[in-house]
Amino acid sequence: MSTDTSPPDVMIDLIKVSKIYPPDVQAITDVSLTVRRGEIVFLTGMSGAGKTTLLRLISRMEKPSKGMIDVAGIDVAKLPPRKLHLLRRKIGMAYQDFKLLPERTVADNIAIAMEVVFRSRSFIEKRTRELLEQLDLVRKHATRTGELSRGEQQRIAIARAVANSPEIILADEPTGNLDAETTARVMALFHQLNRQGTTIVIATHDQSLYQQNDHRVIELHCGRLRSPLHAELPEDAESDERSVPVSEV
Ligand SMILES: Nc1ncnc2c1ncn2[C@@H]1O[C@H](COP(=O)(O)OP(=O)(O)OP(=O)(O)O)[C@@H](O)[C@H]1O
Repeated sequence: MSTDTSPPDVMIDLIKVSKIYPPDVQAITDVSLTVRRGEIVFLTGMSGAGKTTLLRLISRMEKPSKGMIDVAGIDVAKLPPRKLHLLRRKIGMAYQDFKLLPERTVADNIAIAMEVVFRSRSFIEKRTRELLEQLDLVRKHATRTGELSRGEQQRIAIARAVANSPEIILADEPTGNLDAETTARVMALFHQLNRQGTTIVIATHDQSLYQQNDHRVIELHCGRLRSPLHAELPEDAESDERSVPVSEV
């Protein structure tokens, strides 16, 4: 498939990125990181290490104080607000605080993500049902999300993030409130999407999510990259001079 004219195989590229929250909280320092198209990467590190901030920088919910961020060929730091939708339509984000509409039903909360991109009613109903089945929430489809447990709300946030089959999924502690069986369901959904080509970055404290597989694990410590547990980039990753492999940081 690859030809000389095909786009590079890099989906997310951070070069020497720093983030200081005003007045002086140094949340991210000099992080360089490349995520290839179709990779699953786990982002780990202690509470306060900067995981959420890194995801927010990639999705341009925060602007970097220094450095370059390229996502799917978009220069994220320089993107004007009127063009933010070009980036956001490529990314599905599952936040730690869910950001659901508590007065609307489960089905409505998932449907909204598809309505805003003008999906047909029949598509929306089919996709919503499919996701609710995968996440074991069909029986809750007409329940207001404000009446759900945190684990149920978490799964709805994930369903909404993936509903439009975005190119990239950024998931912040996606299994933080889930038992082992439900965690396995969520991870099965992520792996299914990944097999279809989706690039996925998962911030997590839960080592069990990555100990059973050989996906890359990147550890943040006080806002800096630490030697990753699985240091190597994927096999075919060779030198892109602009990108600093995490193993060299
Ligand atoms: N909006 C903000 N304003 C000021 N400081 C912030 C803000 N958001 C995060 N921070 C600080 O930045 C640092 C990194 O926070 P971040 O939420 O990115 O860490 P984290 O690794 O995701 O933590 P956790 O695992 O607890 O969610 C912390 O010191 C935090 O207090």
